[in-house]
Amino acid sequence: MVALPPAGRRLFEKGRRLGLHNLVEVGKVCYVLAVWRQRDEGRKLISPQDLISRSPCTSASRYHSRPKVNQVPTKVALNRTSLYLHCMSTKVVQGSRRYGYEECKATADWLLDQAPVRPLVGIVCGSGLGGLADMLKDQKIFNYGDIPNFPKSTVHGHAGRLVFGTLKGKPCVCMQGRFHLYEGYPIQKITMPMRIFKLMGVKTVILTNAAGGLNQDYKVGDVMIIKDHINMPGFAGINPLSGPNEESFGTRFPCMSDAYDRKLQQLAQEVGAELGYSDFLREGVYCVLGGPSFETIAECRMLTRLGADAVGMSTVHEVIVARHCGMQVFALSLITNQAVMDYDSHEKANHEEVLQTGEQRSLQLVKLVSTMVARLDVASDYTNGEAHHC
Ligand SMILES: O=P(O)(O)O[C@H]1O[C@H](CO)[C@@H](O)[C@H]1O
Ligand code: HPA
Repeated sequence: MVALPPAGRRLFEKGRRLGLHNLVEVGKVCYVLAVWRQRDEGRKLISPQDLISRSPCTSASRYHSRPKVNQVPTKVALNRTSLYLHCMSTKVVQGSRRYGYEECKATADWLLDQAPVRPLVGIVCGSGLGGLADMLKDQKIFNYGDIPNFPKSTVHGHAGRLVFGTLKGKPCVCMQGRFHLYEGYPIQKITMPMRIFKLMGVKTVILTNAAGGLNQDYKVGDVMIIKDHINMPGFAGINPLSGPNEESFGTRFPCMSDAYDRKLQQLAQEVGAELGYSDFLREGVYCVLGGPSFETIAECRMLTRLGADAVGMSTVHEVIVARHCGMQVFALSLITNQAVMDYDSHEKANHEEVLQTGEQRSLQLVKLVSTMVARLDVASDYTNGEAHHC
């Protein structure tokens, strides 16, 4: 066991707070996959994922193998000059407490330390809808890669930035890019931002997504207020709340029949009518699939019979976690393409069309969401009558 000098000890403690949990002082080293030299980074601690991607795997030649994608550090060892990461495949850690309270708290504290506001509203931008973040004033932007414990965006149309600011005077945080199951992250990891939102003080989450229209009355460009969902991966046991329950966030068996706040749906209808959007504003059921392949014709027909109006690959997992920890949820789907239902059709779903439709409807979505936020009743949570400035 190496006796750490005071600076090392402080770093060690800070590492723990930042979610580099399972810290052990140097002793037995089994699978050391990366070496980080303190002198390269000064005293700045960075996220484990960043350590992996930036780590030079230098001179310590016996530590030669680079971590593979999806390997998550489970142990960090520190001596006078180096920080060692022990890694394990995500398969092994899936369902464990690796994305639990401690990690979320460390990240929330890290963000709040630097954020200009303490957010009351959290917004998630769907594919091609990142423009929603541009409406925030007095922005402070964090790249996902710089945030401890945060995954990185890998999908085109998801910028991978967390933007803090105010929207019509309300303190907000906006995810410009979300995470999907098909990116290969454990489901607990893709939904972790919801718990981080909660710990930062968010009361209301507004989620947006791009979706394929199943309902034959829907047209490309329609905006669907989500009133309910069908969680297909959930039928196969893929649920973000699987594994030990985090009692500090919520109950073991959360109710989902009230997942989508009815008052907020009503508010969206009112605001939409005032803005003259009634012609393209819909209300319906969103069905999540695992992706990344788009649906077959038979699958689309089946989903329609099951009562789904739109199909996508996101949102529902976030909603489940947000509701588990007691946040109010509102969600919108932009119908970016018509799901193909007919064997005579030559239409083919594709991501480019999804992004293009997002761009075309961007202005109206921004207007709808920002007007809703302006009318949200979260003001009572402000301290001293002001926005939560940190
Ligand atoms: O749900 P969002 O993130 O908007 O993205 C949607 O668009 C992508 C397919 O084009 C899929 O990721 C689907 O879920
Ligand atoms: N299917 C699944 N996800 C989607 C679609 C779709 O047609 N469009 C946008 N996201």
